[in-house]
Amino acid sequence: MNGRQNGGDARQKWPAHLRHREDGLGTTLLDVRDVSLRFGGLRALSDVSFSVEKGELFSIIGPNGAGKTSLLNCISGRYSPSEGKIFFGGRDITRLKPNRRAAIGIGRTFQNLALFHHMSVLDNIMVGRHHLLKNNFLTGALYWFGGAQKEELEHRRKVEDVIDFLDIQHVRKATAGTLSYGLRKRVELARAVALEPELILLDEPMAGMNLEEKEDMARYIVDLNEEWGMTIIMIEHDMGVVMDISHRVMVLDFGRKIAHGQPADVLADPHVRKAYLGEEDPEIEPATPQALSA
Ligand SMILES: Nc1ncnc2c1ncn2[C@@H]1O[C@H](COP(=O)(O)OP(=O)(O)OP(=O)(O)O)[C@@H](O)[C@H]1O
Repeated sequence: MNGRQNGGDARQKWPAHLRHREDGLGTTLLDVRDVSLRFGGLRALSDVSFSVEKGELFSIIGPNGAGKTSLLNCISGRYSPSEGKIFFGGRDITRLKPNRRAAIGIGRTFQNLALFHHMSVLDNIMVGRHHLLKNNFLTGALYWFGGAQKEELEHRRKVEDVIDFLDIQHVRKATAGTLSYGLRKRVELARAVALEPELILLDEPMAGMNLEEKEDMARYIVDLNEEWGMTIIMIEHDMGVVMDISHRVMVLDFGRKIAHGQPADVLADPHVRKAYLGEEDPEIEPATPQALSA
């Protein structure tokens, strides 16, 4: 898996354009401040604050029901925080609608696949780019004068780049619903990437995959980050992958942030070991990714 080592010097994992910095970090892209979310009497999130730098691969982990997806939903706009604020590129997006967030560069995939099963792979990916088209029905009249036609060609070229990158040429005309689970997850990622987001939110991109599919997916995610320059926030239960590819990790438990930092530090954090393993004794050896995944 890209030859990365668990818990090594995380700075070596930072993209080249960040590595020269003293703290390894660049400009803040996403700033989440004191976000709380209530569903009736249930507090799904309590005063969660963190920031993600441009170019980071940032993971959110935590036991089931810890609030990870709720937090992603607050960032994508699906949920509106009960308290707190969210800034993207310095702009307050706390009350911005999900489609506006997509338009300013926040893309996402879902925990449960959200593809159009009866449509082809190609059409599913094209849907991802629709909001980027400047020309609409009215300006379509200008089609034969070149504007819309040129835009459509550019649009298709970008989609083909994404298809090539994710190695799904061989299924581009297949109906999405007929594909294996692993391939459908890849098509869903392709659709999100086709939006050309600056920040991409991945909700359990490897859930339900076999080892080989997971390794492939991990490689695509690293390449998206390093070669395509996308900032990534990932929720993932496979702790080996999380510790292997993330620059920083944040841990939620019962809706609260209990730890965050570089993978090796998070693994060694007694609060994290207690949340996952019920360990009380801070003298015991740091947890391994395998133990946290168990
Ligand atoms: N729409 C909703 N209505 C009511 N309660 C909700 C809703 N969405 C989430 N919750 C509750 O909020 C809490 C956090 O759920 P969330 O799905 O964010 O956790 P999670 O960390 O993503 O869990 P998992 O790892 O199992 O996906 C849970 O108690 C869940 O039941």
